[in-house]
Amino acid sequence: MADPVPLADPAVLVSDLSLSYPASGGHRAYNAVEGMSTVLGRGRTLALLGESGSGKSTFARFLAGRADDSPEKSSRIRATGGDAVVLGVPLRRLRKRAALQLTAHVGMLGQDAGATLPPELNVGDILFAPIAERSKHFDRTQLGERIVEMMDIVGLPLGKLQEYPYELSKGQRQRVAVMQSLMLEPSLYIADEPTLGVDANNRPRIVDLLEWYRKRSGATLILVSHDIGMLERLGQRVLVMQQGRAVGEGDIDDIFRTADHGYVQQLAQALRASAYDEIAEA
Ligand SMILES: Nc1ncnc2c1ncn2[C@@H]1O[C@H](COP(=O)(O)OP(=O)(O)OP(=O)(O)O)[C@@H](O)[C@H]1O
Repeated sequence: MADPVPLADPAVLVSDLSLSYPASGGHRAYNAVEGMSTVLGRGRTLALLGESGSGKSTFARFLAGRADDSPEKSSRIRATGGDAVVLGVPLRRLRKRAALQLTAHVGMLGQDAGATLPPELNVGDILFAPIAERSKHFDRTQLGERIVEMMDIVGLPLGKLQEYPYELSKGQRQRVAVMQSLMLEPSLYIADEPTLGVDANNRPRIVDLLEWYRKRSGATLILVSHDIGMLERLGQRVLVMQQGRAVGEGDIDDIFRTADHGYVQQLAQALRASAYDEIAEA
């Protein structure tokens, strides 16, 4: 099995990839993604857009090397065609050990991550946890400096490091989750709706953090998001999905201006006209 190459270029290469959920409880196997192909150069940012159920999260989770990351068998994603190569590692038959090696370099912020913070840890320990899980020896001082810088960028006072998730607002929890997902300094970072549910004043702080991280690390980003403010600041390429398939891909400005696909045109109009949460939750 190939070892991950953090500086691989392209960082992500997807060819004719189809993904499905297995049959379970009387339900047939479900094809969530069909025939996707795309290439993402190192250091680039790709935004995934599309209506609810179009396969964005499935695609994102698979690319993050987390296809099997679910206690329920029925939620494990299977590649049924094609393949994706992420940081030089083919994902189609990724074994547990190889997945663990890959995920050291691929950060993933799952949907509504702020709601799944461990309730028994305070914010400081939550931030240290990804590092402590992988290594007993780490430089607390150096990490502490990084944490202070991140807390400042997202506008959280340092006193919050002693607080527990139940003491934080929803938006504060989400900011902690985003910080936590960056702690291992991933070279590929995939975030599923990082600003969803965060009030409009605090969304830019999350974008600030992602922008800071991208500049500092040169990481490649994949963002599932309809937050137009974020896409304008961070998005470079946009891939629009509908019913598991890519229906448009291009530079953020071009794709909406010149889109010839009806759904992409509709989406472009909606993004310009509506409040972000209404689209994301539609
Ligand atoms: N655990 C699962 N088991 C079976 N089918 C699933 C599972 N998770 C998602 N699906 C189905 O796969 C399809 C794609 O879902 P997915 O969550 O990837 O879409 P999405 O575009 O991210 O939607 P949303 O924006 O609502 O999160 C949907 O039809 C969904 O019902």
